[in-house]
Order: sequence, then C-alpha cells, then structure tokens
Amino acid sequence: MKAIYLTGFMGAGKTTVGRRLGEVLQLPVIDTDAYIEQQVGKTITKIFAEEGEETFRAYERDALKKLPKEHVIITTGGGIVIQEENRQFMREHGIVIYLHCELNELFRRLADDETRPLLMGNKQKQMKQLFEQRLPFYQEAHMTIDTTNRTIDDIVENIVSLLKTPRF
Ligand SMILES: Nc1ncnc2c1ncn2[C@@H]1O[C@H](COP(=O)(O)OP(=O)(O)OP(=O)(O)O)[C@@H](O)[C@H]1O
Ligand SMILES: O=C(O)C1=C[C@@H](O)[C@@H](O)[C@H](O)C1
Ligand SMILES: [Mg+2]
Repeated sequence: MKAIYLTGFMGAGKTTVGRRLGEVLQLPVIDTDAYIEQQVGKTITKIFAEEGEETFRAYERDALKKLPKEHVIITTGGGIVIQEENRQFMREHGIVIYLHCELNELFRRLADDETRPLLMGNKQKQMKQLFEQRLPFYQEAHMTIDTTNRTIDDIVENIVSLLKTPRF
C-alpha cells in the first residue's frame, strides 16, 4: 500500500488522527515535525528561532523525500503544502488526505498552545490569513475529510471506509 499522507492546518488533528489510524490499519506512523526535531536535535520552536523558517522548510522538504513511501502513515507539518514540490511529491507517491476543520474550532483547539511558532503573538488574524492562503493547496488532496465537531473515532472510521473504495 502506498504511503498515506495526512495534511491540514495546525490543529486539524493530523497527529491525533494519524496515531489512531495507525492502530486501526496496523501501520507505522511517522510525524514529519517529530522526525525533523529528532534529526536536527532541536524543537521546531528552536529551529524557527535560531535558523529561521526558510531553513525549516528545507528540512521539511528533505524529510518528505527520505521517509518511507509504502506501508506507512505520514502525518505532516501544517505548512508542508506551501511548497509545490511537496504537494506533487505526496500526490505522486501516496494517498493524500486533507483533514479540514473550520477556523473557529481550530481557534478553540489551539487556544492554549505554545508550541507552534507561527502562532506566537497575534493569533486569530494571522491564522485566518494563513488558513485562507493555504486552503487551495490543501484541497489538492485525493480526499478531504471534515473533522469539525467530530470525534477521532468517527473521523478514522470515515477514512478507513473511503480507503476501501476501488479508487484507492
Ligand atoms: N476531532 C477533534 N476533536 C477535538 N479535538 C481535537 C480533534 N482533533 C484534534 N484535536 C485536538 O486539537 C489539538 C491539536 O491536534 P493535533 O496536534 O493532532 O493537530 P495537528 O494537525 O497535528 O497540528 P500541527 O500541524 O500543529 O502538528 C490537540 O489538543 C488535539 O487533542
Ligand atoms: O503550519 C505551519 O506552517 C507549521 C505547522 C507545524 O506543524 C510545524 O511544522 C511548524 O510549526 C509550522
Ligand atoms: Mg501534528
């Protein structure tokens, strides 16, 4: 089976849904953010602060290429879709699943989160802008799953049943 790439905005539930989906499908799960932190030996926050976003994006691009492309679930960083090269790579090598979530629910989910450097300081206005800029990129996925007001189990069940359709 081709790799499953979970994409979506910060807080969409990629890491949380990915873990559960991995249990159900019995596939290993690799998170690009966690992989980069481990390779570089710094937290994402520290990489942004010390090396800047551009360097982080280069790490992200390299990570995608190095990670397995079969029998794996890859949960991606929220900004992985910014680079066209990444979008193409994921579409070509795997099944891309976009986890959509309405902004107001994302605001609630991330309200107390201090681990996402792009959300430091101002939050809602910046998030709305980023969200709108990225939406067309996320929508290039093979499938879109709305996670708004849904439980993790419900979302995972939905994904599993879609993966059984002949298209995949
Ligand atoms: N369907 C859901 N319903 C309610 N809360 C959720 C849901 N999915 C995720 N959450 C919560 O939202 C927060 C962010 O989830 P998670 O870390 O999985 O997002 P992410 O998409 O991996 O974000 P990032 O891109 O920043 O890594 C967590 O506290 C998680 O428990
Ligand atoms: O949306 C983004 O650009 C990011 C999301 C996180 O997963 C991390 O990859 C990092 O904080 C950047
Ligand atoms: Mg995550």
